[in-house]
Amino acid sequence: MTQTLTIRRPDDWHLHLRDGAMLTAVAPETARHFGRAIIMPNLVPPVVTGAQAAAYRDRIMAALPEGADFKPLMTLYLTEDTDPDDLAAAHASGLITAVKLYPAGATTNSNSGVRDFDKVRPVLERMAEVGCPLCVHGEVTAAEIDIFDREAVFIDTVLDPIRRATPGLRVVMEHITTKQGVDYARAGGADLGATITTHHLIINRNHILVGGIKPHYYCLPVAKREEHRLALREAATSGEDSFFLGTDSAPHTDALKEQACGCAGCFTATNTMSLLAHVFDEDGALDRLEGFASLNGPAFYGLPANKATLTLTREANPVTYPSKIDTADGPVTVFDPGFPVHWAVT
Ligand SMILES: NC(=O)N[C@@H](CC(=O)O)C(=O)O
Ligand SMILES: [Zn+2]
Ligand SMILES: [Zn+2]
Repeated sequence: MTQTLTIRRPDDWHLHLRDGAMLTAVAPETARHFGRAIIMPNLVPPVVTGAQAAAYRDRIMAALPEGADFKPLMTLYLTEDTDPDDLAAAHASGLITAVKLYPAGATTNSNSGVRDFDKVRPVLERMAEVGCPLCVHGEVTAAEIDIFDREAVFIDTVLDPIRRATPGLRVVMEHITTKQGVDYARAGGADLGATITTHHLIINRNHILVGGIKPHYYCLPVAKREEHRLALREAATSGEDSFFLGTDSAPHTDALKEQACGCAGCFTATNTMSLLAHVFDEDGALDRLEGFASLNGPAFYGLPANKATLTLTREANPVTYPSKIDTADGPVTVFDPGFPVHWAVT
């Protein structure tokens, strides 16, 4: 018996589209299935002003296939020099949907990020006032903190103090990877949301390291122990409105991933919806996939759900998708879950 599932067209609340040749190659991958995406601003140089966000949005629109049903939701990269007036104007005009906080040095292209959180306090207060959400890469960067503990330490020492000091600030904990992240998001009330990636629902840290090092499973925050993956699965499939999809699809060329010091990022734009249907099916939660991928995110951001729909079908044979996407800069490997997937987007 063929099983089908029709949901509202999903959105991706955390996406890297890059620029130039990479943007041209990956934008269609997301636009095929997703209605909107929160576009990460960690270009080189980063998108820090309203004018830069407008120019980047135009480059994204130009990279979309003719007739694509896709809207990029732009963000600004928060720096210690961010101008609160420029930010407020960009938000009021609808140009930007959120602002992104990277602790300096936490991840790919985060050198312009925040070192001294006190310096951005006035900007955060302004954001709370105007209702502009803050998306947070939640990892401390101190060398003495173990990389597997960086998210949990960030929650206690940075995120919780920021939220207490800035009442009314709406915060999205981006790509949570730990049980502590799940628990904190769950307890946070209506002003706190959390995105969960596709790959963190599928891999734990063993997948990166057992049997040889797998550069295409390396991302930040790095995948944690199995108990954490299970906590993320439970949260994503719970139907609770705090949790929504942010793929963190983060393309790097194979040359940059497969080297002695490889880049962090998993590229999942191409097969995310098939993988999510597999995960939700496995957990007996297919009826909650729509909430996670299509409803909870818009509700948090105060936007309507998409009107269009997406239909998934469980096929007898495993679905196929390209193992790599070609770009003018070189191939980009598509995330391989390591098991056959039978859910196809039809
Ligand atoms: N997730 C990643 O491993 N990499 C992202 C940056 C980020 O989201 O932290 C990237 O831009 O490549
Ligand atoms: Zn990040
Ligand atoms: Zn990211």
